[in-house]
Amino acid sequence: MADQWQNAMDHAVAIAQKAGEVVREALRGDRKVMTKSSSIDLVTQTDQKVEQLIIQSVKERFPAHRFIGEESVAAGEPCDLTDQPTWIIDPIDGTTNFVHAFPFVAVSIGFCVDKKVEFGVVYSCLEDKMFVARRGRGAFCNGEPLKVSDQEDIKRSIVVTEFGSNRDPDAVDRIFSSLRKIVCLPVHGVRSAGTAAINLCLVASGSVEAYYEIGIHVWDIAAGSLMVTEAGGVLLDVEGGDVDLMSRRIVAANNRAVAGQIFRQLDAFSPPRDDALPSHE
Ligand SMILES: O=P([O-])([O-])O[C@@H]1[C@H](O)[C@H](O)[C@@H](O)[C@H](O)[C@H]1O
Ligand SMILES: [Mg+2]
Ligand SMILES: [Mg+2]
Repeated sequence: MADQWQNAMDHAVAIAQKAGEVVREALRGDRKVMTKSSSIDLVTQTDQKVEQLIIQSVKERFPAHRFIGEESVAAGEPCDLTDQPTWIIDPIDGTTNFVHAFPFVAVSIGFCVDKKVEFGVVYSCLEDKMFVARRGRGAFCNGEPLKVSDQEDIKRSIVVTEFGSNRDPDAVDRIFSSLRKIVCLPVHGVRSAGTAAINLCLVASGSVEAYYEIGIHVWDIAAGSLMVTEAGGVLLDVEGGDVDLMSRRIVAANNRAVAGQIFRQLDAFSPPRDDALPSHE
């Protein structure tokens, strides 16, 4: 059966590729760094330029579609997810990596209809890896199908997480207490790529068993979350319920056994929801 969203998905892949060229080119020059909610919440002109490039090109092709973009929300646009076709864009996921030339930087484009992610595109620009997932049709990296790890024991797993940009002492204490419990299970290892989108692709690829974070935003995870489920993995909230893309909390794992062993260690907290803020933190 023909795929209703094939044209939109092809467009997302093409524009992610173009955005990746802009990111790679910008890495060759100076990067002017600005801050958003705090001194460690970074943004550059390239983040803004890439987001505009993506939005403009999608608008020309699909004028009725809506957008949630990280830098547009930072500029005061609403973060409303309706039932209408909506592109959820993180122009540079891993801005801190980009600023420091730490080599994991992604362009992340998720596409939702009826509040469900229909496709996700994550382009890991420096590795030149194009991850694409289509709901019900699988997840792929450079055309090769992705499959999660079949490990069921957390003690034989690698877990990925991030510190994010929240330095509120209570949140930092909870992040450390959760991490301590996970490290001491013990797990084989803990890693951070510095980009939520690539972390999710690592779960989908079977390179790690799980990723969790509190504090991410919908644009960090919209595309990558579908990568995980289409590769056979699961998504949960950090307290074990259903994942909610606006809640800023996620556990992504290869299977329920590992996901359950993760969320039971977590000292959960609830940052302000993406859809409850006039503009994001
Ligand atoms: O700001 P940005 O580089 O697009 O996105 C950030 C990255 O995904 C980082 O890995 C995660 O820890 C933060 O929570 C995100 O905000
Ligand atoms: Mg991001
Ligand atoms: Mg970003």
